[in-house]
Amino acid sequence: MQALRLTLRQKRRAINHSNREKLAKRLLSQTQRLVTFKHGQKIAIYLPNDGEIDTKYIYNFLKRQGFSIYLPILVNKSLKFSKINKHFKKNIFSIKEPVFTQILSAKQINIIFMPLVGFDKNKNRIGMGGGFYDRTLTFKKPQQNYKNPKLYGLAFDCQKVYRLNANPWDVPLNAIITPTAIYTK
Ligand SMILES: Nc1nc2c(c(=O)[nH]1)N(C=O)[C@@H](CNc1ccc(C(=O)N[C@@H](CCC(=O)O)C(=O)O)cc1)CN2
Ligand SMILES: Nc1ncnc2c1ncn2[C@@H]1O[C@H](COP(=O)(O)OP(=O)(O)OP(=O)(O)O)[C@@H](O)[C@H]1O
Repeated sequence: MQALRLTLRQKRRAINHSNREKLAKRLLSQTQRLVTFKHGQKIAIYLPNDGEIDTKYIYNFLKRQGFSIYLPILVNKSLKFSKINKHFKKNIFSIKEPVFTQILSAKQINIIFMPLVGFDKNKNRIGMGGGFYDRTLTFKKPQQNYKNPKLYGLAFDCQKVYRLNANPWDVPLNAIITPTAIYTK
């Protein structure tokens, strides 16, 4: 699993700047095709790290539409979501987190766009290996029937693998969106 993570992270970092831009734009159109955004929703995205597909076009779209937009912040091995404003600090992984602003827990967010390292056609997902999203979203286990937040993984197509083994703690996603495909099953 560690070896697979490293390979997929390398692939994601290897995409050049102009392709990266093009693919990030396509990711916005794909997202608009799939996701129903409703007035007043609270939406979490991420700031790209380690070659992750850029969310800036999605961010600009959401901002123009007047949505409240949040970023994940690390709190006790789990995540909270902090509303984007002017002020940031870097977390232990050097990823920027908003400060001096509203902080919500995952249950209060309507839509979470999640980064990922690898995925398969059944929407299994592996992340950076911290288990942060999984720990944060345990309340959304299949039997529990929580509607919110809706979970969408965002990735380049090259992050798809034939098959990933699901772990008992993995939380099911509503969909995985890439620049050319949408996995919903
Ligand atoms: N953009 C983004 N934000 C995110 C996540 C993410 O995966 N992507 N996270 C999703 O959980 C959380 C942070 N999790 C992370 C886990 C590991 C590393 C990482 O770079 N690990 C390095 C070691 C870095 C170090 O020790 O200083 C590595 O494994 O090489 C980054 C973020 C919250 N915010
Ligand atoms: N709900 C949970 N409660 C306790 N520990 C958990 C939970 N979910 C995951 N973990 C632990 O976190 C570690 C990493 O999990 P995993 O490899 O699935 O992370 P990941 O999905 O790659 O990371 P992330 O969720 O941050 O993107 C595992 O060792 C697992 O034991």
